[in-house]
Amino acid sequence: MTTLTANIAGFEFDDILLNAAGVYCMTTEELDQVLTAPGAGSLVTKSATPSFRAGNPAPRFTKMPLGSINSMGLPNNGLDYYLDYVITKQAVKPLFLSIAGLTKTDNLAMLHQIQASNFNGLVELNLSCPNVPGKPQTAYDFDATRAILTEVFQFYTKPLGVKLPPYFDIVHFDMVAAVLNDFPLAFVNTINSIGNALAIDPETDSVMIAPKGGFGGIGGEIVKPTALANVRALRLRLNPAIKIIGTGGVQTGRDVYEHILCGADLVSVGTNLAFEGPAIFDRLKTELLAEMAKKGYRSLADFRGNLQTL
Ligand SMILES: O=C1NC(=O)NC(C(=O)O)N1
Repeated sequence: MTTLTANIAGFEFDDILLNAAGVYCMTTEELDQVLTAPGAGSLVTKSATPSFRAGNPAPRFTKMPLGSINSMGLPNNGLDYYLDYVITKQAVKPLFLSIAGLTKTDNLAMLHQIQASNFNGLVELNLSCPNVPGKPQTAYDFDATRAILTEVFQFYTKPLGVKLPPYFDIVHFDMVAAVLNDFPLAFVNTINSIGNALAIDPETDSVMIAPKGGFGGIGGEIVKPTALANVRALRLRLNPAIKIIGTGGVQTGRDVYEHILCGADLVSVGTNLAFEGPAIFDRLKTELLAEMAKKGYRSLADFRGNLQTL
């Protein structure tokens, strides 16, 4: 019997696929579709701000060759909406609640509220949204990242992870790992979209999304090499107690397999979930099991992190 299990902060996942924050997770209806999808082992909510946020003007998400581009701007129904949902459903399976305050004060206030709540699942602190005009991707500032995690862990005792942007410099892998290893993080989720890219419509010679003059985060097939590199680089550098959710470029079971080969414990799907819908999870699981059978593996531990080098 081949198993697809993973464990993060004592939570046992018997399927390792889930949605990427932002995709199929804005409403309770969407969240329920992921919660009940065959092949999905968990879900994450849309990154929440303290209260409802309309986000950026549309068009703000579109397909493009080899993936997608988005500048949603953190539209969401507010923390209470998602906190209520995960409290109600947390007995079904381990769940992730994502938060993305626009300020450190907002993030700390939300974490105080979650700490005091009946939610006992996992929180994903999104430090990497590239699409709020005028706001930096916090995790590109290593001092700011250390500062917020220092304050968070003075009071927050429930399982917590961070959503990271992609890094592109080996020294930056070293620097972010040196920060993260100083904290009792349950996981990191890497990567968020590659920020502030530009896609042009060949018919109109125009950008494809409205916000920020067309600048937006890209995802899908085009980002897989960067996603795999970030999973691998952080797996090699992070304390083994800090587990990894691999995100970026997943279209097939082979892509899931490669994220695990690079060290991922769970694998999340964004762009291609948006295009295909929650049926993608069962297809990816079937294809992953076939790839494992081809290689003679019966569990993820048989090959997790076993990327060969030359
Ligand atoms: O963290 C985020 N990453 C994205 O690519 N888009 C969303 C958003 O814009 O809300 N947030």
